[in-house]
Amino acid sequence: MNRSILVVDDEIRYRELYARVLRDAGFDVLEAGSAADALELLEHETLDMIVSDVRMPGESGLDLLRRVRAGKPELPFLLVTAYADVREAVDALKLGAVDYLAKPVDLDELLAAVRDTLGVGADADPEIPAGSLEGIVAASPAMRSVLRDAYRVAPSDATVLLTGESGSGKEVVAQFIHRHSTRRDKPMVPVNCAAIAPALLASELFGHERGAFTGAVNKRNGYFREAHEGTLFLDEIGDMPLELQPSLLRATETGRITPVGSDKETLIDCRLIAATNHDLETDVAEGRFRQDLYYRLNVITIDIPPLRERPEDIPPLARAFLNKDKTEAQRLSRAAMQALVSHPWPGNVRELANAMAHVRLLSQTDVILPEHLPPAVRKSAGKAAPASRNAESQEAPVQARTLEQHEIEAVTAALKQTKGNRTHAAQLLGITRRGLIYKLKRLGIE
Ligand SMILES: Nc1ncnc2c1ncn2[C@@H]1O[C@H](COP(=O)(O)OP(=O)(O)OP(=O)(O)O)[C@@H](O)[C@H]1O
Repeated sequence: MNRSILVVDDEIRYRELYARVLRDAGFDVLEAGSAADALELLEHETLDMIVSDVRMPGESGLDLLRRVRAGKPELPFLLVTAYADVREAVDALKLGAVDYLAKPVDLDELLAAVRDTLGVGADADPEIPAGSLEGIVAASPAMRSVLRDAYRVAPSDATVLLTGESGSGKEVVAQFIHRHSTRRDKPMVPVNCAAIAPALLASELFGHERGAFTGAVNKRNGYFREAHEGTLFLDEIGDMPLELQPSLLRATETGRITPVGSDKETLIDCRLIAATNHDLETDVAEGRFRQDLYYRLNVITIDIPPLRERPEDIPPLARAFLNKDKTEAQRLSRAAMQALVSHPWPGNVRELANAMAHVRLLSQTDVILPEHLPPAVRKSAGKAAPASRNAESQEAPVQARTLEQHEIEAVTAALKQTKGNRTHAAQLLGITRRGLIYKLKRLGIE
């Protein structure tokens, strides 16, 4: 007989997400939106385990745990605690929770915790259906795991935060999520928060009334409403001005926005995916990003590793970029491929795409040799290949130093090639100018 699990969370999109992941793994799942509903279900149903959020209106998850313990001392209880609140976690364990998960919830971890508790073995991981990758290269275990997570969260309406360096594929993953969501027939509207002047961002996002400000000749709907029934992709969310963040928080919490110049709220219906290459936790600590909004966005986070940490993706990506839309394929020699695999790719997949565009333009030969590669990449030839993120290594600090050294060389070569022009060097590396400045600071390059 299947084991049955009760999932308790007042927020339906997260409750449904956890429930679906557990159902897909073969469990029977019941759902409750409050502690009171959970207690009522408990009276009639035979359960093997409870998974509950802590913060809920009315009685909290901890109150529920206390009540369950009084009647069913043996029933395993797993709590999802808000934002690594240590005190809550300690209370949970004292009250007899078998374990607690801190947000952001890692769905693999949730499944593993439930399986461990119930002593149930793992089934094979859900496979992404063949043919659904549509041009996305994912040869490395790290990237396959990213896409598995994306595939799992796609059908829910959960807000997803994508983190990763510039050019690592955050927008590609956002599109993948949208394509596998129930909103796939409606638009995904991408908005780069860093590219819009801060003064205009409110009206771009929330829309404005006619005459709301000088120049507002016509009424504008704004991106939230353009993404109606679809997905709104907020790229570079870390660049969202502080004064706009409360309105965004309100939109995500209540599903309502107020267009600029209007005194009426409008209901919105869109799924939100946000992305950042900043460390938002540092931004919160330094007062640039609101903590409440961060917590709100950080419930389900998918981290896309930099390309240098998944070298298995480099050869198939390089081949795909080199031969896109070509009838006669060009081949990469072993030495050229080795140089590509050894390069640290500070601009990630975008930099690799640019490098292969350079090769396509400048070489007509059938076989690409290292000398056909851009100078910054050529310099990497003969260097040790970086290890993949999961590789076991006792020499991690040495590896890290080598990688940094590689990065310094690539950035310096790009600057040299562009005679110190940072905008052009950033383009060559496939990163934004701001990203380059950040890298120069981190790597200590003057
Ligand atoms: N796994 C992949 N397979 C194929 N192409 C990819 C993959 N990842 C990224 N790309 C390509 O690399 C380029 C950069 O990807 P993308 O725009 O998704 O990165 P990003 O992380 O959103 O960058 P930024 O932070 O600068 O917005 C795009 O042209 C994209 O199509």
